[in-house]
Amino acid sequence: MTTRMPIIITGGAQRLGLACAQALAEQGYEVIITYRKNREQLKTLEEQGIRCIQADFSNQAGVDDFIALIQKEYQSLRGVIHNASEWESEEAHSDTAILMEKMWQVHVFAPYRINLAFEGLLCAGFEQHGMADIIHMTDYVAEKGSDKHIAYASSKAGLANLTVSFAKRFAPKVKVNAIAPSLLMFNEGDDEEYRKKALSKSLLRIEAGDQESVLAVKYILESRYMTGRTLSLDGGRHLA
Ligand SMILES: NC(=O)C1=CN([C@@H]2O[C@H](COP(=O)(O)OP(=O)(O)OC[C@H]3O[C@@H](n4cnc5c(N)ncnc54)[C@H](OP(=O)(O)O)[C@@H]3O)[C@@H](O)[C@H]2O)C=CC1
Ligand SMILES: Nc1nc2c(c(=O)[nH]1)N=C([C@H](O)[C@@H](O)CO)CN2
Repeated sequence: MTTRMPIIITGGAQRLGLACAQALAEQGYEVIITYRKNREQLKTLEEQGIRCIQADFSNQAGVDDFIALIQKEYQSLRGVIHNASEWESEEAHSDTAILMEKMWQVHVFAPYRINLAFEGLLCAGFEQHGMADIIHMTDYVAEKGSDKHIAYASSKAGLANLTVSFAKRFAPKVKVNAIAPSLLMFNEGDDEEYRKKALSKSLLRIEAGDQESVLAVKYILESRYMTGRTLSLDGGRHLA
């Protein structure tokens, strides 16, 4: 019997996470995604052989429930991609204490607890199958900050720091890397003025799309010599 070694993508029911889940499933990986909100898309994913698990990381119980389910059902993991995220601004939140807690809960607390809990599962396949992977989806603003998404940016900086700590702790059996995008995909509600302004922030001035992050994920999974590093997908914004 072959040992099941799924790769988990959190928040994989839409946008970048969805593109990644479908691409990796097509490539032959066993894929698990987590979602919060039920949606039509999930049926299609299940038909593609992608397991969809409902998980809400906004509180400790939700994180613990998810950990317990995976530990009960699997003996090893090929990887975990921490993609689940909420991009919220101070403007949209009257209570900034709650905003900071919310941002750190999903972007730092959940990945931290899940990584520690899954260390054994991630290391289990090393002798037979080689290194496993953890990928943190951070953000360009983790390094540069953001005057409109202060709590969000700080939490992505926290996640960026987890990358180097876990790279040290889990080597050589698990590689731990980050992907730091800037504008890859607009949101539905983004108007023309916002889109124009956002595109002007980078040198390449394009909305790169979800395949840009799929390419980065595939590179990291196939790499045998990168850990504790970040792939920046930002169109040269740092030079604009
Ligand atoms: N899109 C872009 O241009 C950029 C993206 N990034 C980063 O890349 C990653 C993917 O981006 P994108 O696809 O736009 O992400 P989305 O904003 O579409 O969020 C992805 C998913 O995260 C899930 N999620 C949010 N909060 C929680 C929670 N508390 N518990 C469980 N799941 C949760 C949501 O699930 P549900 O819908 O089921 O509630 C959502 O579908 C994110 O980490 C993002 O910060 C960084 C810079 C730019
Ligand atoms: N969880 C999310 N994080 C981010 C999103 C998003 O849609 N969901 N979008 C962005 C923007 O594209 C920003 O990079 C534009 O400069 C950032 N993070």
